[in-house]
Amino acid sequence: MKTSVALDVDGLAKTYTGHGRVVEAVRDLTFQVGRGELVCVVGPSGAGKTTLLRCVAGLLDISGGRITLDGTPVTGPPPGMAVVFQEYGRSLFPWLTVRRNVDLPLREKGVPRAERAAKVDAALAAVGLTDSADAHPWQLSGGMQQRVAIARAIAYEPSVLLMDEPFAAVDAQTRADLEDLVRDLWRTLGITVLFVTHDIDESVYLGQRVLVLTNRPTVVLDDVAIDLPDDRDQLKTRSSPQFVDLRGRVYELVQLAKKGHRPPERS
Ligand SMILES: Nc1ncnc2c1ncn2[C@@H]1O[C@H](COP(=O)(O)OP(=O)(O)OP(=O)(O)O)[C@@H](O)[C@H]1O
Repeated sequence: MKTSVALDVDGLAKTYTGHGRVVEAVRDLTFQVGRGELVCVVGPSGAGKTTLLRCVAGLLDISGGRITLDGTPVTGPPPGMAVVFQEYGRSLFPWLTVRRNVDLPLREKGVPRAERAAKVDAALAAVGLTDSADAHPWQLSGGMQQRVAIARAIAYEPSVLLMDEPFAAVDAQTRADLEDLVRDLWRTLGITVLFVTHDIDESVYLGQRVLVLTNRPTVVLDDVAIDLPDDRDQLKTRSSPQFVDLRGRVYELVQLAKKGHRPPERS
C-alpha cells in the first residue's frame, strides 16, 4: 500500500538577493515524503540543503514553486512541525533549566500545565535525560544538549520533524547513540522525518530513502531507496554487504554532483 504524502515539494526555487548579490540557491526542486517516512538529504557543500530545510520550515520566503504539508501550503512555520538545528548551543535558552527549555514550546502551544509536565517527563526519559531535568544547558555536554533539543522537538509531538546536520558537532560515539535514538523515536512515534546531513554513511544508516542534491542551483540528482532491514545496528548494519553497496552508490552520486553532473531539466 502506498503511504499518503505528508510533505510535497514541487518545483521549489529560492534565489537570495541583497547586498548587491544574487545567489540562485535552489532551482526546480521536486520530491515528496510519505507520512511516517524517514528521508535523508545529502549533497555537496553549499548545495542548498539548509536553504531547502529553511524553506520547508517556513523560515524563508520562496522564489517559486510550492511546498505543501499535509495538504496545506507552507507560508510560515507550520504548527505541526519541529526543527532541530546543528547549533544546539544557540537553540537552547541558557537561563532556563532543561525542563523549562523542553516545556517552552508546549506553553506556547497552549497545552494545559498537568499535561505539559507529563509530556516533558516522557520526552526527557526518551532521550535519557531524566536526571538532568533541573540542570541548565551550559552544565551539560554537547551531546546532552543536543538530546535536550531532540526532547524539545518530540515533546511538541510534531507530525514532521526536520533535522539540519544535528550531530555535526558531537563526537563519533555520541553521534552513533543519537542516530539510534532518532531511529527509535521515529519508529515509536511514527513521525515523518526529513534529515539533512553531509555524512553519506549516516544518511544510509538512518534513511529509508536518500535524496542526493546537485550543486547549486539545486535540483534532485537521484532518490536512492535504502532497502536495509528496519532493525539497524551500528556494527552489523554498517558492515553488511548491502550497506557497503548502498554507501558506494550514494558516494558515487555525490561525487558526480560535485563535478557538476545534473539531470536533464524538466520542461
Ligand atoms: N542569506 C544568504 N544570502 C545569500 N546567499 C546565501 C544565504 N544563505 C545561503 N546562501 C547561499 O546559498 C547557497 C546554498 O547555501 P546552503 O547553506 O543552503 O547550502 P548547504 O548545502 O546547506 O551547505 P553546507 O553543506 O556547506 O552546510 C550557498 O551558495 C550560500 O552561499
